[in-house]
Amino acid sequence: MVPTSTAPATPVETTARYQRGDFLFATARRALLAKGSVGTVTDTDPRRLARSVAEELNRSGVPLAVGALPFDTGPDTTTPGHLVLPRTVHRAQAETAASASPPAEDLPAPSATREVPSEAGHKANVLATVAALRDRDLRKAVLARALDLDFETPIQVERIVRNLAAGNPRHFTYAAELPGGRTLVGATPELLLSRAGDSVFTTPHAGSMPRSADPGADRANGEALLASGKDQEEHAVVVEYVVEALRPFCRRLDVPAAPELVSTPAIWHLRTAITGELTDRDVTALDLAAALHPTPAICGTPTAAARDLVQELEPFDRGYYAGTVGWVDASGDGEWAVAVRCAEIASSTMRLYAGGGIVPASDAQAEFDETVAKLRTLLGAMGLD
Ligand SMILES: C=C(O[C@@H]1C=C(C(=O)O)C=C[C@H]1O)C(=O)O
Repeated sequence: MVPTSTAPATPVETTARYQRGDFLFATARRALLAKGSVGTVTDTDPRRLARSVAEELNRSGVPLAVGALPFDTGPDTTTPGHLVLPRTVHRAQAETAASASPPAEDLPAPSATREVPSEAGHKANVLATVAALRDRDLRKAVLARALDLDFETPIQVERIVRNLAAGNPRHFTYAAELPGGRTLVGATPELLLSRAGDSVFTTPHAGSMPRSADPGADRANGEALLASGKDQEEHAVVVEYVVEALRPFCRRLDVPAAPELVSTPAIWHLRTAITGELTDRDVTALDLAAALHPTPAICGTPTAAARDLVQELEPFDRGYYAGTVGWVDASGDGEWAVAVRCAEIASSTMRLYAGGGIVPASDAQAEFDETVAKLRTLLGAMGLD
């Protein structure tokens, strides 16, 4: 039996113990830090992966598994879901959450930066997406771009993680090892799904507007988002999908009639908090994540056609960006967050990603600006603008 310690440490102290190679999933009120590995389970089919993980947890006595699913879990994917059975697990809880603070730890500036594609290229892709929605009869597709940063020295992932957690205390700061020696790090507001006993909870986010340093302009941006028909439509597509995907598993689903306005330090969002009651306790959090992913918050509707479109237009593989990251335990409980506001880090290079939902009423400049705001979560944690 692998020891699970409720470490005599606060969530912030637990987060501070993260070292590259560990798995971290933490807010300022709750942290899970997993170290080492007694086994890994990988599979390109997320449903089969979920079954293998449940079997491994039963067989090994390891209390939980941690890891990530990639964006592309379609039939032709070559990128596997990757879960680790850790050697030790530290969990911490706190009654009160710290408030956000600016990055405390310095990081070097990059020696080179590349936008993939360029600003003009992304705007052209937005227009091409709008045209394709019409031609291929899609309601929505989520288009992303990447930003590559090169450094002269190895990237200090620990510092980025601590700065992310300090700057985003209400959201999920995460770090997970990926195949090929890369590390996924980010801070996301969006829960794909959590399961605790027979309760399920999900918070689809869709519809976004940048925050502003000027309080009046900031408030106006939030109000404009709530009043925007284009963003309400972008959001409704996601809620409809999530409800349809969860319904077969639930005896009860509570779905608010309208989304609420929420924010991260970088961006305003529309969010709907959905709760449900599971019919069958044998369905694990990872089974549910596999059934829900990819939602139209990060892919589009219909799913396969939207995935094809973004793969045609985006000049890169999304890897684990817009996938899901989290944990599942031997009882089937777990939490899976949508892996956005993140980067994949190699030794001295990293790729940041940001995207946004495109609907027929989308505007290329506004969509570009939205990705700039979304990139600020990671750039801010690195002391960059
Ligand atoms: C795709 C991203 O975020 C997603 C897209 C959103 C949108 O289009 O409004 C909002 C939240 C996320 O579900 C990203 O951050 O890269």
